Amino acid sequence: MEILHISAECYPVAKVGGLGDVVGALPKYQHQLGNFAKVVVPAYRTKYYDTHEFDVVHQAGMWLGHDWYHFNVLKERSNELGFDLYLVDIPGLLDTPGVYGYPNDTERFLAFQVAVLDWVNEWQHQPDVIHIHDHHTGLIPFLMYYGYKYGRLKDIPSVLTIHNAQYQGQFGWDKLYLIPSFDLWKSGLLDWGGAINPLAAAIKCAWRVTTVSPGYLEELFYNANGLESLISQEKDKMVGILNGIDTAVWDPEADHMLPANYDIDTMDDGKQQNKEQLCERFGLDATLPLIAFIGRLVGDKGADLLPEIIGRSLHELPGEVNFLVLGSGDPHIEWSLQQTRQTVSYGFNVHIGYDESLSHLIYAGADFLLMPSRVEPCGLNQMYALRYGTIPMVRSTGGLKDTVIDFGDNDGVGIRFNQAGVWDVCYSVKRAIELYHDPAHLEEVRLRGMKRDHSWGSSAQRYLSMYSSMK
Ligand SMILES: Nc1ncnc2c1ncn2[C@@H]1O[C@H](COP(=O)(O)OP(=O)(O)O[C@H]2O[C@H](CO)[C@@H](O)[C@H](O)[C@H]2O)[C@@H](O)[C@H]1O
Repeated sequence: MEILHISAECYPVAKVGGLGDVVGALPKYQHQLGNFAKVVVPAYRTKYYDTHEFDVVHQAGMWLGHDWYHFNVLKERSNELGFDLYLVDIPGLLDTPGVYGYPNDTERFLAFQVAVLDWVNEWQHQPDVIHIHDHHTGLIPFLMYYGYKYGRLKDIPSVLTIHNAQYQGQFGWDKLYLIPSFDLWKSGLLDWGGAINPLAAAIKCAWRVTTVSPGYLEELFYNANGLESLISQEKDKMVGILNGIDTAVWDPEADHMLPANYDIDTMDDGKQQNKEQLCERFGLDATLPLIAFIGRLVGDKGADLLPEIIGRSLHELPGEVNFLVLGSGDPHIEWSLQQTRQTVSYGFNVHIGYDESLSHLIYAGADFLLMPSRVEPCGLNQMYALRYGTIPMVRSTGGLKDTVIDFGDNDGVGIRFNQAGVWDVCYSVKRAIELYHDPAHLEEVRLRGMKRDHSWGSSAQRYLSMYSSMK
């Protein structure tokens, strides 16, 4: 089967968060299961773009409203990722160092979608499935069906995966002229709440819609940032498939970003060595339990709670625990974390920014990984933590609920709490410290987590079965 994944991110080419991880891994596993997976992403000017070689496989131009853009489709030459990687290069729009956050993001991702459709429209053959990810590619199923230029693509099954429904990519109807011409009688399919809403359009028009965990699908019926009624309306074509993790990239035994590698037999020693390096770098005490947070500093991740959680815990439990935060996002949260760092004299440090190799060191060196998320469609961090023998502390929501059982229950691998609130989390911090001081129990919980299988195997197979059911 030939599957074309279209996405704004793909690790290691361009990653901002979990979307990149999934699009960098799922196609590889689909390939290993005997399929032909291709991935197409924008040609941002990232390190990967600068350090790899590409062949130009397609050259063309397109109108975006009143502006004309040339674009090239590039194919990565070495095929080192385990699938065919294509980059869409649109100078003047997508040749940016970053992925998101530009004032013309609407135009950038519209142009990306149009370029991909124009290119696929020229293929001699057709892929068996077009698999799009999140709102940045959400207009594709609509245009395949109703865009005048793309009649050839009408019968190709399309799948949307919702990685996070909080972000929908809405823009005003005044930008309608940017979308290639289509049957205007169908414009209602683009609309949600009086705006053009790419995520809603994709939910309406894709043949199948998946969410990244079964728990998140259940949640979307009552918490989908305004799309709840649409989710109910389209429920028959929706399915929750739990993400896996790329166990080749996330492997404490072979991870080249770690100063000390370890496996299940050498975990105690290996983790301690990583912890010592980490603590030395951040001025923390390696004899105390270390609780870390890694992620986007936004309200959905509960990152706004961190300053108070950290301040309160260090005040109530002085000299008993360390905290370390790695992340970037909301400037106000960044600022209050830095203020907290200045206010507390010991036990806390923060690294504002995006740092892939530091994240690996933290997964390996921390004792606990805190995820007080308000919304967590799947969450990959808790699965990485488990693989590295680090105990996840998670709010019971979405995919976190699907993947982490509390250590108080049989087969427990983590710490769970119900509310994304300071009191609940501080109580969990106390439980973490108690567990840390019970070495036999701590080891048992860690080893159980390390033995968990969160690889893509069965989930990749579920996607394939779903594709087959669309024929
Ligand atoms: N500052 C930083 N430095 C280095 N690495 C950093 C970092 N900030 C985040 N990361 C990394 O980015 C990834 C985050 O993945 P998540 O799944 O937690 O979140 P995200 O909300 O982006 O993804 C959305 O899509 C994914 C995939 O479907 C869902 O799991 C998730 O619930 C949904 O919100 C992890 O690999 C993490 O290590």
